[in-house]
Amino acid sequence: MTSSSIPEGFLPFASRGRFTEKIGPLYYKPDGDSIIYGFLAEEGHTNGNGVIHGGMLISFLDEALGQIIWRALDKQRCATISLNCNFVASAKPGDWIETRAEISRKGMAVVFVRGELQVRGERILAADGIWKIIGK
Ligand SMILES: CC(C)(COP(=O)(O)OP(=O)(O)OC[C@H]1O[C@@H](n2cnc3c(N)ncnc32)[C@H](O)[C@@H]1OP(=O)(O)O)[C@@H](O)C(=O)NCCC(=O)NCCSC(=O)Cc1ccccc1
Repeated sequence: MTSSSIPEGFLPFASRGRFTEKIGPLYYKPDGDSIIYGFLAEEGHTNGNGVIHGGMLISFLDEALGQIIWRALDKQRCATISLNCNFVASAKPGDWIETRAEISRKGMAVVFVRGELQVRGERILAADGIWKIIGK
């Protein structure tokens, strides 16, 4: 079964980054103190096996976690210094893919985050990341 449409409550995400524009459109929805990001997987996101390319999944998660952390830091500039990903299941064109994220620790100079991607509530990618606060 596929979703094939943008779920209710999600709005187009306007990124300042040209690369993000290229892989989008991406969407977001406020979720309490955080934000859920999502995108509708298309044929153009597939690899040679016909499933969604891992590079697309990581790029999407990197952008989403970066936005979530940037907001949690009151918009201080930050950059990914580590993002370890495990692809635990695959996604297909037509699937709606969305994030879940939890900031594990906000330090003086680094932020630790745990993130995942889900399709219909099932985890397809699990990640641990570290972001550096620029200039700290
Ligand atoms: C900067 C640092 C992380 C730490 O090094 P430190 O020695 O402790 O440096 P310090 O903290 O004192 O900072 C001064 C240095 O910082 C440089 N700079 C300034 N602004 C930025 C910037 N915005 N991004 C990167 N670097 C920036 C500036 O040139 C200066 O270097 P310089 O003194 O001239 O030589 C280094 O390891 C690095 O560049 N790694 C690569 C990180 C990387 O490229 N990750 C992938 C992209 S992130 C992404 O795409 C996801 C995302 C989405 C949405 C939102 C957020 C994230």
